[in-house]
Amino acid sequence: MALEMQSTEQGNERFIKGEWLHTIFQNEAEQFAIAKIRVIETNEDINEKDIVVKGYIAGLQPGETYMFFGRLITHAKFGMQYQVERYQTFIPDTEEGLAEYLASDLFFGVGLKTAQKIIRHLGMNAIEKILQNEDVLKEVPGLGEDTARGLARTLRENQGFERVVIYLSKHDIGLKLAQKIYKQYREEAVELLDKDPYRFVYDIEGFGFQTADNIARQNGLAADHPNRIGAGCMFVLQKSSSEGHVYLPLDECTERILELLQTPDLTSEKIIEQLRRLNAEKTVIIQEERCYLPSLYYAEDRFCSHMERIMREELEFSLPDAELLQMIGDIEETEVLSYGKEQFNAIEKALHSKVMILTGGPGTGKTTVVKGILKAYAAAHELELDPEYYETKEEYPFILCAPTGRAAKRLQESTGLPATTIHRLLGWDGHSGFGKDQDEPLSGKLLIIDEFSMVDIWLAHNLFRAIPKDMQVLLVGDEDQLPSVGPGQVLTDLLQSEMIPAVTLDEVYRQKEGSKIIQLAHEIKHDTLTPQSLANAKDFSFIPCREGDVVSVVTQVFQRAVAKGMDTRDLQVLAPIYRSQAGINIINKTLQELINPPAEKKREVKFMEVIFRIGDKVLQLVNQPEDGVYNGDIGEIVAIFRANENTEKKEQIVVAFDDKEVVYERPDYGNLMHAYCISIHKSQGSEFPNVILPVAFSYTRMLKKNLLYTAITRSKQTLIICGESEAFMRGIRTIDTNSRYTSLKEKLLIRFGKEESSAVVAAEGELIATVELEDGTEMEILDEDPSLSPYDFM
Ligand SMILES: Nc1ncnc2c1ncn2[C@@H]1O[C@H](COP(=O)(O)OP(=O)(O)OP(=O)(O)O)[C@@H](O)[C@H]1O
Repeated sequence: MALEMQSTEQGNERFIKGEWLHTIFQNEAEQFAIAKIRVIETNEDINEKDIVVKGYIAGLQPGETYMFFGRLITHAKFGMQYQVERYQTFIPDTEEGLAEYLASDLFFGVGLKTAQKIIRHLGMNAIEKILQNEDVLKEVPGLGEDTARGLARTLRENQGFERVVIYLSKHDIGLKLAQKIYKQYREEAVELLDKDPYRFVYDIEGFGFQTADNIARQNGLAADHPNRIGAGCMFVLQKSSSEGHVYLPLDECTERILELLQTPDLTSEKIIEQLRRLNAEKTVIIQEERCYLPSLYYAEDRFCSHMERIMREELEFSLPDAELLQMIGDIEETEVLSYGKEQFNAIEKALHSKVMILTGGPGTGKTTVVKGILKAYAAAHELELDPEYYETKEEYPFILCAPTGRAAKRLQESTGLPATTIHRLLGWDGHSGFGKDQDEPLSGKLLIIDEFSMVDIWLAHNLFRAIPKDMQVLLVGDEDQLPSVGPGQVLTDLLQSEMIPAVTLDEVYRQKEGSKIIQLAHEIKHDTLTPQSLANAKDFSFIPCREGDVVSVVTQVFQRAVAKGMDTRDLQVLAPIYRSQAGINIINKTLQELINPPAEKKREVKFMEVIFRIGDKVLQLVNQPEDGVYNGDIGEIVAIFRANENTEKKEQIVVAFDDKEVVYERPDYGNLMHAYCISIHKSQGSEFPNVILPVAFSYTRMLKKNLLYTAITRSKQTLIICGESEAFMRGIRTIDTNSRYTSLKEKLLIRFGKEESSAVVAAEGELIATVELEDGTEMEILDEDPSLSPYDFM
């Protein structure tokens, strides 16, 4: 695309030509900026001298003139602003203007005289000529080599991005995605997009198949072009991984691709042929008629190899039975309880196992046993359990962690020992990866991971590769809860493989204390719950109502509890879906109006459709390791600052979490949502003293046994279910049949020599397959580190 000199004749497109005065706000990572500009010329209906512009326009220079294309918007508080959809550096169309532009601060070492000389030699389209071939600058006498190179580079940098933005905007791709594309391909982006838009589906997170397809179609690429089929395959596999699958059977994968491509003459055979080509290129991995994304294939594979590495290491520990009995007896005495048979068995087995799984429903004593194992391990190895003892000595030998911040906090509270999230333990920086791995392993003797059912295969692999072979590992979780959000079902597969020592706690102890909640959970688990089980009890009520009344009933229950003095932090509404007449969104809105209504001195800000107000209970939606807050953390808005009230000159929301305050600036407000009501999926790993659970037929698609089981087991003191009992009964009888395609169990069996398979199980750097190429030769495929993670696709 040729760069044209711009006059301000822009046809019908709305524009403001303006000089960038100063940046008001800038988010480097997001490339989002808000700035004030001096209006030079516009076809918009404005009389203002200066105006605030905003959009994905970071990195522009004060003093420079730009053409902004977009639309006028009226901000409720700040008045008229310009929402920028695209922009271009303004290149003057008069000789004088062009000389001034080239002589500006943008181009180091070019003064007015040099600029005029450049124009004299190259003409008014000097910039285009330089961009096409910077050697033309050699024609300009007296222009130093460094200055010429610098001039060409700056021009390329400035113009390159704009070309990309203009090209992409024609295909309805916004500035944000354009920034990402430009960051990766720089000036080559346009040519690459023209040549093979489908590669962007592989390379750029958020670049959808449909977008690539639109570009390709406009460029006349055939509907059965191999690149199209390849991108369709990637898209289908990425989507299936977001549904929890580690692979898709070849047949299903083919069907899904056919469905996506909607091309009449395309046959399954043709698709399979292309899939085999992708397999040969290692873009996908096909094994035993299963189609994997390489990142997930290797995650599963290496998780197994690390599990084997750890398990095969001899455990140098033995304790005579009598001593063990005595030791556990001493612990029972200090804990003032007597361990049940399975609990005792769990403690003993944990001491003697390299890796062990402790599983069981709520109230069966998992935490009690974890505490017992810690004490027994410390006693048996003559170690101090008190972290203070280690302050000036060697590293603390016990590592306790969990997948979410709240679960880690709970583990810390119940054991009285430090616990952290898995991400923090592994030194995840939020961008480039984990600080801990096989080269920089964890140090300690006993690693305990709680809520392991929430750990997906990718995180499990990253965790296990950082475990040194002499460390003992205890995995704790309830397999009847929802599976991990990410792909895989690691806990279930490990248990089903029977390759890892495991103890299942069945006896319910909390029930003995008269807990109806625990009774319900176990009746759901064992399919014995009847409508009579829903009779009210000390810690449980079922308030029947029709769907149309659910929100009002939930609100009344909430209001009554708060009126009785209950802290809103101790009261949690959980629901399965966001949008329905009894969904999370409407419940949050209603509860906010009721619990935290607007008031004269109470500050609030509007972000998209949501109003955040001081006093609001909010939920953190993403991991923000740099601030120590994680997906699922709940806090309260304690302050809202205007831009003129702080040194950063930025509007800010301050949220107090349990042990810290975190400051959010506007583009990050999307990391928060109201938390009066949260989704059951988000509640996993957390517990709340009091839970209100609405149930309605409109949740049908989501009403499943494991979902309701997870919701019910979140509550520790009281549970109030409001809604339609038939919907609840139907839900607990509905087994989630969307089972996940995983091959972990099978790979474990092969690795531990219990099953034979033609599948090749690889260790790092090993040969994993030999593929026959079209010309009849064979190619060896080595197991190399895939640079992509499944999260790149989510
Ligand atoms: N052997 C025991 N004797 C007496 N009480 C016990 C015993 N084991 C556990 N308990 C009690 O039962 C209750 C539940 O135990 P615990 O919290 O350890 O279970 P859990 O499986 O971790 O439950 P949840 O998953 O719901 O947190 C606690 O009050 C605990 O003290």
